[in-house]
Amino acid sequence: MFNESDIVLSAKHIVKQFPASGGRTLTACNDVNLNVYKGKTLGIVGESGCGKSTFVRMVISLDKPTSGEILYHGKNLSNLSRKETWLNRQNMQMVFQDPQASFDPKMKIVDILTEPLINYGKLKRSDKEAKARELLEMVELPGDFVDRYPHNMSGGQRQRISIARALSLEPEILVCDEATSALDVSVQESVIQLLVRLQREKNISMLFICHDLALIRSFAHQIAVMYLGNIVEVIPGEDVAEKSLHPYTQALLGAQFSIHMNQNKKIESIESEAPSPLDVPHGCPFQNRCEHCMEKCKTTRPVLTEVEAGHEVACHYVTEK
Ligand SMILES: Nc1ncnc2c1ncn2[C@@H]1O[C@H](COP(=O)(O)OP(=O)(O)OP(=O)(O)O)[C@@H](O)[C@H]1O
Repeated sequence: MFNESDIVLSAKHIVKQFPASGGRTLTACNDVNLNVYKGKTLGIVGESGCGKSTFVRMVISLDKPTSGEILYHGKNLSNLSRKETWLNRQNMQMVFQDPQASFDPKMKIVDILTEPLINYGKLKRSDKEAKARELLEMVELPGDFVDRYPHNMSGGQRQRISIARALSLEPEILVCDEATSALDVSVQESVIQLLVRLQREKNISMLFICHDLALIRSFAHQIAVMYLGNIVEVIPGEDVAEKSLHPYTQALLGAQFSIHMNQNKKIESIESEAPSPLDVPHGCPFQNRCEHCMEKCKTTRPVLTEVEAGHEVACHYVTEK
């Protein structure tokens, strides 16, 4: 399903550490290996604090890994000069959770939408309004919105503006960090439908960061499940419900079925709290919350192992049973 030749971006052995109080070190990403494929969506899912945003910040060159490489078409992003990083940002655009916070409230939509094109010298000022109308149409908003201000729009409409602005530069990768998390469920669905349509039309690769596995599995081609900085399972989105194997993925699914689907499925929940990221145990990071924990899990960190094409899992219980 995923061909090596279609890899657009590749994270190789990414480690990101931050200094913490008392001379300690917090490892936010611990040997992350992931590929983003042409025209496909990679969803990264996990609880708050698992390292999703830290990973994304490195992908869009806002931060550098402590070790490891992020390769965009084979080029290590850490080796780019400032100018090259700025130029490369056109290829990787981002949609944030709260567009209100990233829009200047005094700017009209026409200027918000066309600012990136103007900054990169790709649009004449005299063509701004026509371009803004075209971008509004692309995200199914009326052309008259060019004269509005962001505060005169709904959350869903603002998020469409954010998407239009991000896509104005025709990026190859669109990174969405909790981009629909603040929206009502029905608005969330319509924004996802829009993203899926635009992805198909423009063959965009998407990196979609989200804490909601039930949502992300409905459209992501590949899902990476992250726990305390570690990727514990990578699985095709369509297979998550039936084939996921890691006890953490299953616990996330169980918890979300109970909220979203209200089905008579067995509800699995995670009993205890995640350990502090400053105090991740040796061995498997999930051990204290796992009902299948064995002796080996307390001493040896499981590595991602392929169990089927496109499906990898890091769990001793799964790979040794
Ligand atoms: N600049 C920083 N300095 C120190 N620690 C940091 C820094 N940035 C992130 N962290 C820590 O790294 C860990 C991962 O944080 P991150 O924001 O990547 O998680 P997340 O999965 O995106 O969570 P959320 O969904 O809440 O944003 C957390 O423990 C966080 O406190």
